[in-house]
Amino acid sequence: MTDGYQVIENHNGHIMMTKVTGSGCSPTAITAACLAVETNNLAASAHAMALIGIAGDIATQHAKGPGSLQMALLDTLYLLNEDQIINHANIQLKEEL
Ligand SMILES: Nc1ncnc2c1ncn2[C@@H]1O[C@H](COP(=O)(O)OP(=O)(O)OP(=O)(O)O)[C@@H](O)[C@H]1O
Ligand SMILES: Cc1ncsc1CCO
Repeated sequence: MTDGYQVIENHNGHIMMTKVTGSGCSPTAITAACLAVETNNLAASAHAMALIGIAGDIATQHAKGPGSLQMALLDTLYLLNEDQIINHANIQLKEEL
């Protein structure tokens, strides 16, 4: 992700999330929530995408396929806690443009 000045790489998330409708648009609401509490737009956006990715990483461990992933993703997002975020977050500031 970039704001044109910095690039943040996000390694959270699982390719199976692309088979779950809503896993793409729900992070827009999470982004709005992060922007409400963080003035750095890139940081807020990157953290939002990390959150849905972390939920996807955890949910995928409990899913047999896209159907159970959809339920697991919602449940994981609902229950997501600070320890899970700290333990699973995998985003890095890569470069200054
Ligand atoms: N290669 C990947 N690895 C990990 N996560 C991914 C990958 N590709 C997409 N995602 C994640 O999967 C989710 C859905 O992405 P996708 O590109 O399918 O969005 P979309 O088409 O807008 O989804 P929707 O079906 O909700 O309209 C997003 O949270 C995205 O970050
Ligand atoms: C299918 C659908 N309808 C409204 S939002 C949405 C998913 C967008 O990702």
